[in-house]
Formats: sequence, C-alpha cells, structure tokens
Amino acid sequence: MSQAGEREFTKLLSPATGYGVVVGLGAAFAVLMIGFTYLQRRFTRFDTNNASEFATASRSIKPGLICAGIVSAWTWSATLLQSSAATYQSGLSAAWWYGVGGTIQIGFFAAIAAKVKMNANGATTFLQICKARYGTGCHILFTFYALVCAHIVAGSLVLGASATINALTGASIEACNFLLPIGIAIYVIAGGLRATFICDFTHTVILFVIIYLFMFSAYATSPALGSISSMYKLLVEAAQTTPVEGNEQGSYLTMKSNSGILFAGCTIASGFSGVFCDQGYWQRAIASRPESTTRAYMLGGLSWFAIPWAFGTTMGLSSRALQSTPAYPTYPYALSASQQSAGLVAPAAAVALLGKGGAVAILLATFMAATSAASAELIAVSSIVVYDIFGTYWKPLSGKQVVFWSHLVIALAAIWFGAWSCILHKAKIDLGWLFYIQGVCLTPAVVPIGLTVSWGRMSRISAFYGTIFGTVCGMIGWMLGCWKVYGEINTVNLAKPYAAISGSAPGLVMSTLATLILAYFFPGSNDWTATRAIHQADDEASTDSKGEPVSAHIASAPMPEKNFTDEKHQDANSTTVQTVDVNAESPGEANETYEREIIEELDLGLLQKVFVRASIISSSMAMIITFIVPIPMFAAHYVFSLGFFKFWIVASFIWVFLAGSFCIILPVWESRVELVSICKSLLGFARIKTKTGY
Ligand SMILES: NC(N)=O
Repeated sequence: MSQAGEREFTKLLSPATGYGVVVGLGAAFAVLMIGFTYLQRRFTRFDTNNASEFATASRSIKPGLICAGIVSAWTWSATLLQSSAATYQSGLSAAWWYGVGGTIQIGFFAAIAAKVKMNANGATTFLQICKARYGTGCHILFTFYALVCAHIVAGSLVLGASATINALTGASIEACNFLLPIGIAIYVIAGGLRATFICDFTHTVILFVIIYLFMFSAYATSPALGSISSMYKLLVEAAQTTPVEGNEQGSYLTMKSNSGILFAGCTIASGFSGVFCDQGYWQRAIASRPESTTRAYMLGGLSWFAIPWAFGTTMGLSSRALQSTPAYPTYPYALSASQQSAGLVAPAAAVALLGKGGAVAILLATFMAATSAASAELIAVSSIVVYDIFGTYWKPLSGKQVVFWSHLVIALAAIWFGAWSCILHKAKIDLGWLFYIQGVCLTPAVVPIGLTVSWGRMSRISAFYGTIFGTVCGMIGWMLGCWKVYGEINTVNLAKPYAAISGSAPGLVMSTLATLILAYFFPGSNDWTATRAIHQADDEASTDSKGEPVSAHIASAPMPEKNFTDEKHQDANSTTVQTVDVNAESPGEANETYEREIIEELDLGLLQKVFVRASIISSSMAMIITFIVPIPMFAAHYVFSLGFFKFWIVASFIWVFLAGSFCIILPVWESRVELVSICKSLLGFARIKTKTGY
C-alpha cells in the first residue's frame, strides 16, 4: 500500500529530450508537410494557394482519411490523460463512460453532416450558416461560443501535453506552452487542411502503435503485471486497501460506480459541446466528399471509442495496480490530487510498465494527440477569424487575401494559444479543470447549432433566445450546485463533478426546451435558399465581373459551366506528369471547378436518405453503448469475475485492432491509385533529372 504524502514525479528523461521531442518532431512534421505540399502542387490538381483548398481541402477527402482525421482531431491530450485519470479514481466504468461521452456525439454529428451537405454545402464555417439563416445577432452569439470552445480545447490540449512533458523530462511548462502550438502552426501554414489530414494520419498510426505497445505490455509482457489475471488480482487488493467510495464493494472492477455515472454525465455534456461548438468538426464535415461524409463520421466515432476505452482502461488500471511498486514514479506515495488533475496517471503507468521506454512512448503519444488536435483547432480559428470576422464585418476578401490572412491568423493564434496556456497555468487551471468546465460553458449552444443546419422550423428567435435562456439557467445551476454541494464557490470547487453537472445539465436541457418551444411559436420559413447560396472565397468566385472582390462570407455567384477534366495527361517526351485542365488557367481554377462539380452534383434525395439512415444508426449505437451494455450491470451491482474481466479486455483489444485497421489501412487503400501515380511520377521525374543532369 502507498504511504500518505506526496512527492514529485521521478524524471526518467532529461529536459533536452523534452525539448527535442517538441522542437525536433515539430520540425520533422513541418519538413514532411512542405515536401507533401510540393508533391501535391506538382503532381495533383490541388493547390494550397487556393483559399478553398487551404480551408476545405476542396471538399474532396475520402472516408478513410476523414475517419483518421476525426479520430486524430478528437483524440485530445485529455482523451488519453483524463480517461486514465478517471479510471484510476473510479475504476473501469470511467474509461467506458469517457468513450460513450465522446462517441455518441460523433454519431449524431454524422447525421448533421449530411444536412450540411444538403443545405449549405458551399459554407466553410458553421457560423456562415447561422448568419445566412438568422442574421447578425445570432452570428455574433455563435461566433462567441465557437471562440470560447476553441480556447477551452486549445488550453486543454496544450496544457495537458506541457504538464506531461514537464513531469517526464523537466522541460519548462511555459516554454512547451509556446513551442507546441508554434511548431504546429508552421506545418499547418505550409499545407492547409489537406496537410493536417496527412499529419493526422501519421499521428494516428503512431498513436495506435503506442496504444498496442502499452496494452501488450500491461496484459502480456510486463514483469510487474504481464497478464489479465495478475491485473485482476492487484485490483482486488487495491479495492481492499483503497476502496472507491460509491462503487460496489469499493471495487475498481464494476460498472456500479456512483462517481463513474457522475463522470458519464460530465463527459457526455463536455463531448456534445466539444463536437457541436467546435469549428474543427464542421471543417471536417465540409472537407469530406458529400457522398461519404456520414460513413466517415460513423467509422470515425466507432474507431475513436476504442481509444479512451482501451487506453483509459489499460493505463488507469495499471496505474492503480502498480502504485505500490518501486518503479512507480511517485513511490512510495500515490499520485496527489493535483498530479491526477494535471493528467499524470497515464504517464505514471507508462513509467511503471516500461521504465524509460514507457516515458518516451507516453511522451510521443501525448505529443501526437496534442499536435493533431491542435492543428485542426488552428485551422478552425483561422477560418472563423478570416471568414466570419474579417470577411463579414471588415471587408470582402479575395481568395488570395483569404490565404494571406489565414496564414497570419494561424501564426498569431499559435502565439496567443501559448500565452493563453501560460495564463491558465499561472491561474492554477489544469487539464481536469478545463475538462469539467467545457460542458458548463458550451452546452447551451449545442442544440440550437445542431438544429440550425437540420431543421426548417428554426428561427432567429428560437436560436438566439433558446441559447441565452439555456446559458442563464446553466450559470445559475452551476453556482447553486457548487455552493450547495461543496459549501463555497471558488475556482477549485467550480470544476468539481457535481458543480459541473449542475451547470451543464440545465444548460443543455433548458436550451433545448426553450429552443423547441420558441420554434413552435415563432417558426422559421424552412427556406434554405440563402444557406445554399453560400459560397466560399476563391480567386475566381470572389471576384465579380469588374474584378472586384465580393464578400468572402456569402457569394451567390452563378455556377460556371463544367470545364474540368479529372484526367492527368502524361507527356511522353518529358515523362513528367502534370494535371491538365483543358480550360482552367491555374491550379486554383482547377480546385474551384472540381469543387463546384461536387456542389452541383449533390443528390438531395440521396442525402436525405443518408441523414435518416445515419440518425437511425447513431441512435441505435447511442442506445447500445449508453444503456444496453452498462446499465444492466450497474443495476445488478455486478462486480466483474475474472472470466468476465478477461472477456472485457479481449473485447477492447479487438475493438482497438479494428479501429486501427479503419484508420491506418483504409486511407492507404482508398488512395492507392493516387499513391501509385505519384510514386511513378516521382520515379519518372528522378530519371529525367539524372539524364538531363539538373
Ligand atoms: N475529445 C475528447 N472528448 O476527449
């Protein structure tokens, strides 16, 4: 049993290693992206100097890469660290609930994404849809929510990663707060949204490999644990020495956990707000091919579930099981409350399982999680600022101006996120705090935003006042809950679970009720003409007949005749491959025209069917993972037998392997033609270079 007291984390790695990972890997990704962007410009029809390619990847991404992108963008530092911390505290139910709390929203978002394609396929941000439907008041309100969301997400990504790097290596938290987002900004600027998808893919591959590594170590190879049975035995002992209050028999091996259920409520609220208020999610829905958006989101949601469930279970339980062993980094003490809240449960397990190698692996996993999600966040913020603030309230922007301002905003946002994370750190706000507060702050906007793209009855009044009413109820509930349950309203108590749920539940429920009631009495016109007329800024689309730029926000320019041919023509004499557009003069025009083809070819009837199918599948999936699997075990007060625990762990292995296949193999398979073509072109190009000597 661990002694009472606390001490600092043993640092197995040097600060130089910490800086090396942050700066070195950041630079490696930047080089990769610059190389990728070069290949993309040279051998494909897509050019990142084009505004819509930069912000929406020309709406052409295939489902496998979208799936990897969703998994990657939704795998935050918190997904790894907070799921493990909650499992350490409440037992294995918490990892399941963390998975539920993030997955069901992605399922519902899959249905909403079909509606985006039907009703506003030319939009770049969800805020443009709000503006087109409701006007300025709602646009400003939801822009505020989107920016609050970006700040909470960015803070938790950067702070979670910096705290882990600091605990493992001693590198300064403040320095990491700046170095992480700045390194990410460099590669995002180099490659735009398509580049972040490619980086997401690379990150996801590395992340899954590290998850497999820890799972095999915990359940098969580690001398300290090494089998499911020995994990089970140590957890039974832990329940005797440090039982969990509110769990059946104080056990870590039960779904009957009061703190687990409370965590479920908080994580579901936090997850809904993190999906619907985050432009990063809409950006991905907009970036995908219309016909595959929903499938990609479904696959993404199911794949993502494996990460908190499998990783949280493995690392949270390993940390609990091994905390009395000398290899544990705070031995002979358990982790303090502040160390747990800072997200150090998984790093502690990694070190206890694999020593220095484990420290390096968790460092890499945290870095990958933070960078891939933060890259999505940087693009999201730049889209909001450029399209919804500059383009809407300052002046119309041409495509070139959009790209210029996007680059500048990404660079400034990266520096600001560094400063913002330092402010939070100085205010003693950490990953756990931000996790609980996210639902409180953002749930009132979830349903009004979701219905904006999907329900014709929504009106300016129902969206605006529904959100405001939910916000007021949520804030009152938050303060009252904190005061009644914890006795005093202060920073620490406000982010405790009962306070958080007293704020997020009324925020979600009351805003939903108010929105529905107001929409009944003050219905909208069910007219989607304005949202379907939204078009993003591009070199061609944003210039009117006199060559003047038109609004980057809504340009209802008529669609041009199709003039793009998708074929790549190989010049037999030069052996170099070029994208040839028979009429377009520049790659920018090629992007533009390709995209317009996609927009023109939308089959609304088919998309409506996709919407209905996605709604049915996501509701069924939500029922299964939220009620059918866990609730009977909760109601029966079931404590896992060794046999059932083995089944549970094997199921998590299978799920994580399937998820890995979706995210790693599918994107490569789908792009096999392009990959082979680029490889052939590269080989041909290299041969010519050798022959001609330049
Ligand atoms: N992305 C989350 N909720 O971990």
